[in-house]
Amino acid sequence: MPISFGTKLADSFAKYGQLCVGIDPHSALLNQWGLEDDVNGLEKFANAVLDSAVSRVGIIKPQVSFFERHGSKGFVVLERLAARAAETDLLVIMDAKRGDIGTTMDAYFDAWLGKNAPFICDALTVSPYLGFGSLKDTLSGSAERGKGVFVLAATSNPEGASVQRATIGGTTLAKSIWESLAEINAVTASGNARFGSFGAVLGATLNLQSFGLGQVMAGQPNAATPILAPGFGAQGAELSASKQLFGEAASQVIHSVSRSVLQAGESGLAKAIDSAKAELAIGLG
Ligand SMILES: O=C(O)c1cc(=O)[nH]c(=O)n1[C@@H]1O[C@H](COP(=O)(O)O)[C@@H](O)[C@H]1O
Repeated sequence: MPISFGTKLADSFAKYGQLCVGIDPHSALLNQWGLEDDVNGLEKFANAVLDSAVSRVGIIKPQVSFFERHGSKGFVVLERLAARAAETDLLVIMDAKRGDIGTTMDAYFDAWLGKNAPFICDALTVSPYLGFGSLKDTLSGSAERGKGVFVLAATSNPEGASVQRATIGGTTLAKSIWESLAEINAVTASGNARFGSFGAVLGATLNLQSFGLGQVMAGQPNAATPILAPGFGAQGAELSASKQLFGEAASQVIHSVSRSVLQAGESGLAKAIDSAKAELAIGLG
């Protein structure tokens, strides 16, 4: 068996800490960086973010939509970025939020996580709203390949609550996804591995209790479910408040920032990432 994603994540946390830099080449940011809103601008932006991330953080999260908006040429840029990132120590979480019926998920698996995937990455974000079971083969295939999957459970946007707080048999949808992941991680993670390979996306902007997720804050000792937490910075959550937001589970959290560091521009990016790391150190202290 290859090294599991959970093991790679634990190593990355130990070496580089828990900050993740999102690669979100918004049109407005390309303009702000003095770049054209075209594939050349896109590639310059993406490469510059990758270069600043290397050896500063352990994880990057390219937002696929900003490549997709440039069509097939944008996808070529994403493929090249992925290939460059694979030569570094960075873990790459592709934020594509895929979700479909099982057989279609198999094709997404091939595209992002499979043996010949054109978009090389370590993990993928997926949506469970066609039923958690629709992800079954994606999860088992990922385990075989040492890949990770992050499943949307409680998202950072305010509109998510109307769906994710809905209850089925007294349990919120968000909680049932969290519990399914915890169960799979407990069964599939080897020995006393610190992390399982299947994470939950929990927005940092949320009150976890109001989603029925108060139990998350107690943390998990072994085979813990990794938490991908966007919502810091531009969406209002503060890195310095990580422990208040996530309690004991703060040590399981990948803290993701995009606009709040990217808006520093190419010349200010390294410094902005260092400042975010300093803020996070307070939050985890
Ligand atoms: O899966 C995600 O990363 C995600 C989940 C979520 O609940 N909220 C959320 O903002 N995201 C993504 O995280 C990034 C947040 O960007 P900033 O708000 O600029 O830091 C975007 O790429 C979003 O698509």
